[in-house]
Amino acid sequence: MTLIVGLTGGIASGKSTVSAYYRSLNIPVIDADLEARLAVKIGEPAYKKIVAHFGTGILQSDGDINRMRLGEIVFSNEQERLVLNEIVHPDVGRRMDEKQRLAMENGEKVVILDIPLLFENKLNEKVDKTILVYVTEDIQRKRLMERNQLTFEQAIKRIHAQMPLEKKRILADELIDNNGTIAAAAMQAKEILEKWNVLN
Ligand SMILES: Nc1ncnc2c1ncn2[C@@H]1O[C@H](COP(=O)(O)OP(=O)(O)OP(=O)(O)O)[C@@H](O)[C@H]1O
Repeated sequence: MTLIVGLTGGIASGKSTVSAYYRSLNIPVIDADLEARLAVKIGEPAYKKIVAHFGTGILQSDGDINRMRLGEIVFSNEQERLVLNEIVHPDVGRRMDEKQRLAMENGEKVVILDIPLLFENKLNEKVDKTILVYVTEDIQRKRLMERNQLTFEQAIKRIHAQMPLEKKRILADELIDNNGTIAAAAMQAKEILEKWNVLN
């Protein structure tokens, strides 16, 4: 039996940081953002649909999708965000299902699915357990501003486009408080898997 764990959080709350820690323990992690990037590479079915809908103005000179430009469109227009999701999500789901299947076949005790929109897209119903990487909005905004070189307003806009972490807290089985150091978050991340008895 493989325990399927959904790891989520908000933008810049520390999911990748926790995922990297799990990877360092040799735990298989499937990254929804990575799969979403692969699904929209030049020539992929989703790439063609995106260009057909959003136009060639969202392309870089090398033909790749300019993620920043597409991000600006969909983060300020809910309708366009939904269109993009409908194009990309089914392909991302198929890619992740396939990787999960391989990990289960390999007899892994646990697989971590790193999914930013786990609760928004009701994917919590498809996993056995959920973990939320939690931070206060203040710390989230500061880390987001620094990482993405955003202004206060740009960062707040992106944070508020998502389900509040306070709401996700209620839905999650376990919390990792990432307001402190990365080491403190890693410790909690390890303890959760120990509690579920899935660490080698
Ligand atoms: N405990 C911490 N202390 C200081 N900085 C941190 C901590 N955890 C994460 N960070 C930094 O905050 C930023 C956001 O973290 P990370 O990229 O892991 O978040 P994320 O949830 O994966 O974000 P996104 O979903 O937006 O990609 C990064 O620059 C990371 O280095």
